[in-house]
Amino acid sequence: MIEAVGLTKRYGAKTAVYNLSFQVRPGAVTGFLGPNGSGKSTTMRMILGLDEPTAGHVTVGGYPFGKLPNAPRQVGALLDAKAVHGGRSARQHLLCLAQLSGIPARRVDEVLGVVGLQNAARKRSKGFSLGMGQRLGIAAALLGDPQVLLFDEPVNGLDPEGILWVRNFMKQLASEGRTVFVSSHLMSEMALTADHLIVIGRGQLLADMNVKDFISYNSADFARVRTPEGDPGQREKLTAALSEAGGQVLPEQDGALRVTGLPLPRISDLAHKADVRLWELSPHQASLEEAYMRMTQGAVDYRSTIDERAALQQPQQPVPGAVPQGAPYGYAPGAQGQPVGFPPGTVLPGYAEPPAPPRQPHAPGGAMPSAPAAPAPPAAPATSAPAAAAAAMPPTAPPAAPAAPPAQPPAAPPAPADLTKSDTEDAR
Ligand SMILES: Nc1ncnc2c1ncn2[C@@H]1O[C@H](COP(=O)(O)OP(=O)(O)OP(=O)(O)O)[C@@H](O)[C@H]1O
Repeated sequence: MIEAVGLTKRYGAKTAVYNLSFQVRPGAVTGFLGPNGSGKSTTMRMILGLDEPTAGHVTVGGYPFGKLPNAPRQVGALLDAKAVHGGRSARQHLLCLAQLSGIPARRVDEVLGVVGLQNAARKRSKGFSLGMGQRLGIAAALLGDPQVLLFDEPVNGLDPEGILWVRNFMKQLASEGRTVFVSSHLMSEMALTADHLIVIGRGQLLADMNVKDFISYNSADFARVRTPEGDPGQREKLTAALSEAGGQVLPEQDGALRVTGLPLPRISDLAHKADVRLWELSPHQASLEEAYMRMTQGAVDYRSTIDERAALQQPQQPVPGAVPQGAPYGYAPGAQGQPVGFPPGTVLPGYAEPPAPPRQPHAPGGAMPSAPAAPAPPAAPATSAPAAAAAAMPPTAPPAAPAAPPAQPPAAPPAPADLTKSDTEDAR
């Protein structure tokens, strides 16, 4: 199990993660969602001991990563599939990682087979496609046969067959009782893969609940109603009748109406009473994507000037339980471990960046000490050099020691001599 408590990370004036508490349980695929820049990678790096929290702490199986006994056999991760020495073959890359972690060489061939790279094992990784690189990263994460697996955007660049494979593979890992924590921007994929979701926005927890609940908490079911084409008067009459009865009515692009707040039989009755003929009256449930868009619309940092979310930003009635406007940064609804979410249509407050407190020194374990003594945190590594190796190798120095930054594996771990004999394209 992964457990974060009050996890906070500041980079100078920038608060990347703020007061994040959650648990990732074994036996399920937990999706980690959030808009660009919301702090997902930073959180994953803190889990892996590659970044030190400014405050709070995170443990894997009860230990901070740096104190995990035999970490490579307990935790595997794919953070950045490109973090591979391009001159090495897939097999050489994995052999290096295996040797550094005391994992027998036969496991390398096993994981190459598992990810379907057995025929490309001796090709230099610089010739790999994006999808092949992802598979290699997944293979590296699996080397130690770990119980806890973290994947940052694992389906990035995969073709449909690869995506299906990753989906089924994640589910299989979870069904074996492992803890699987996976970030993705692909909502349709998450809807099919994840059992549970942790959603963050601007570094803060927005939701911690199963997928089904997430959709029903964050999306309003609606009815689509269509009146005869070529008779706008009918449409207007119906809009007036439904609005008067308390429904919210929005025009759809194809001329239909989207109605919330009224059950289907009532819509039918009201139409009948208003003498309006209906060509369509159908129930709809929002998708995970729409639920996600609704939830995160107030926490998006980067947005096109042509933004399709505008359609979701309809005026909303105040909703009981919604995050109050002007809620302080760090507003965290719900108790830890409990479902957290906002009711359908909640517009999140456009919360401002919290003022950065005076630079705080770090204490071992990530607690915020009161004495300003310790040096500044180590710079965050670029999303892990050999990402998988990052997880496969325990830091050489505990991450809590600020003077010795959490060691990440060297960008190009020294290859054992017997692995560097060939310089041909198909390196042996
Ligand atoms: N080493 C760093 N130094 C300064 N700021 C950083 C550093 N790493 C991350 N940040 C900032 O912290 C915030 C969170 O970044 P992070 O990469 O964790 O987000 P993310 O959710 O993974 O984004 P994406 O989905 O785009 O990958 C961003 O504003 C980012 O610019």
